[in-house]
Amino acid sequence: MENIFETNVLDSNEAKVMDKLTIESGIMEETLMEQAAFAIADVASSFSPKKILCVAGTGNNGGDCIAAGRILHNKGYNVEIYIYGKNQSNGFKKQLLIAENYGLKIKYNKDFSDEYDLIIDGLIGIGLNGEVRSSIKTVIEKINSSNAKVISEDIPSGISSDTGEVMGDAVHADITITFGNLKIGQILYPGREFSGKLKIAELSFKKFISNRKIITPDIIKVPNRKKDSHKYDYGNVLILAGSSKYPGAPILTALGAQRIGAGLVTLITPGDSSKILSFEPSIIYSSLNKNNFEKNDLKKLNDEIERANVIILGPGMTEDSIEFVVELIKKQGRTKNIVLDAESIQAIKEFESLSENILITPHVGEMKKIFKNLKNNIFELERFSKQKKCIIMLKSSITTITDGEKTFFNLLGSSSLSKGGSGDLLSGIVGGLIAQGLDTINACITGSYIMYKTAKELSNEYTEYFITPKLISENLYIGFKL
Ligand SMILES: NC(=O)C1=CN([C@@H]2O[C@H](COP(=O)(O)OP(=O)(O)OC[C@H]3O[C@@H](n4cnc5c(N)ncnc54)[C@H](O)[C@@H]3O)[C@@H](O)[C@H]2O)[C@@H](O)CC1
Ligand SMILES: Nc1ncnc2c1ncn2[C@@H]1O[C@H](COP(=O)(O)OP(=O)(O)O)[C@@H](O)[C@H]1O
Ligand SMILES: [K+]
Repeated sequence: MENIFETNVLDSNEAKVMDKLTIESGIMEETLMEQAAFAIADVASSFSPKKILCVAGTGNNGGDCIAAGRILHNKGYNVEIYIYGKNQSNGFKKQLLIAENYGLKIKYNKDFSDEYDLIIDGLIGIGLNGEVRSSIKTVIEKINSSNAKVISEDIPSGISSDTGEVMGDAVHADITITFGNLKIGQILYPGREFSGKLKIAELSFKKFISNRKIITPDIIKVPNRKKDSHKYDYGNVLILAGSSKYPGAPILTALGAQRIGAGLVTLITPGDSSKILSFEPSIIYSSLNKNNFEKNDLKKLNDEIERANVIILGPGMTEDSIEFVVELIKKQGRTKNIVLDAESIQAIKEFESLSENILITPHVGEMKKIFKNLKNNIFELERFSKQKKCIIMLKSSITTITDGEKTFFNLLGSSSLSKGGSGDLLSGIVGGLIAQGLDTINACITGSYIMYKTAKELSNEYTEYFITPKLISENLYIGFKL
């Protein structure tokens, strides 16, 4: 069974709602804090520290930190607690009182020395509200310049739990122990980098299902292959891509569609991409013998378009083909599954709304061209997807897939994919899965998983330097082994 605690990705609002629902159900806040503190203390003990510094803010994140300090003190560790800030939450006040009663050393708003080998960062958690104030920034700088190992509670202080952005400055953690569920800010860069190793401490939270999840093997859906079958059972992919300038890109797309199992793959390019036939002779190939696609090519391509159940547009196209793409979307956008990749994505500027059978697969640069306010913001991406009524696979070091309602994060990518052509291959893989009957979201989840996993496994053997999109396509079977 899927473990929701490990795949859910919460925003700060959801995390607060989950806290509230748990407390309303009868679990006391103190109980959650004690559980959080024990989880922190367990990890802290594993470092066998000689001298521990607990750096606490005055909210509940600070409360957890004081409680962890108290537990470690009770276990016999040498612990000191330094507190920074003014407005004390109730949870914090309670923990402070207990720590005083237990005889801990506590200092307020004082500079700390460099004698500690472990720091527990409980300055700010999901309660961060804007840029870090300068007094706290100084403390963060001090933590970062220390040689001690650092454990961050819930999220590194200074990282926005909603975007992963550094809000002025942030703690560089060796380990982050997060409570209940992952938060967006721990998985998107740069927050992911600042978090170090991530651990989830479950606590007794009430079950809370979020619409955002990380992609794990249990949600991958590989299309069935029947014994009694023929090629038409596995779909017909039409790839209209390339240009005289970029003849290589569509070759990778065609290889992706073919190697993921599509029944028929047809590639039509303006320029000469006939090399595809030496890589994979089973692909049906023809060229229009020109530089780019033009609007009036649609008529010539009518039969191929009618036969296809997925059309992939874009890899290797130049902007001179955009009019053609706009026209094709106008004619087929409500009936055919269409994957828009690379330059063809710019065509959607011409439409107020599309339909859920249209997928766009931009990298961040392409996305910013169609949506200037993107920043690092999942909420904006989801809103854009809903408003345009199309599915988006935003490709980056973390790939985000959304239909505006549900969002999935692929964390498997590696720098072996930071090479021209990786995206071309991916659009073919995803299109090939749609052709085999997967719905678009599941095709993106499964396709990106299989491709990124293959790249990762190959990198273990050949290094991230050596891997190429073609090599990935030839070894795609590796990614099927979930
Ligand atoms: N409420 C609950 O039931 C639980 C909460 N938990 C902890 O509580 C945290 C949330 O607690 P809170 O809601 O009290 O918030 P936080 O403690 O995360 O943040 C509030 C504190 O950060 C300071 N702060 C906020 N923005 C700042 C800025 N821009 N610059 C400088 N300082 C800033 C505030 O002055 C305050 O001291 C979670 O991250 C988690 O660690 C856990 O104990 C689990 C249970
Ligand atoms: N550092 C990285 N970590 C993880 N994945 C990456 C990284 N760099 C690139 N990728 C992935 O590689 C692919 C690159 O796509 P794209 O930029 O469209 O390439 P191209 O247009 O050259 O084919 C995307 O799927 C992206 O998610
Ligand atoms: K923290």
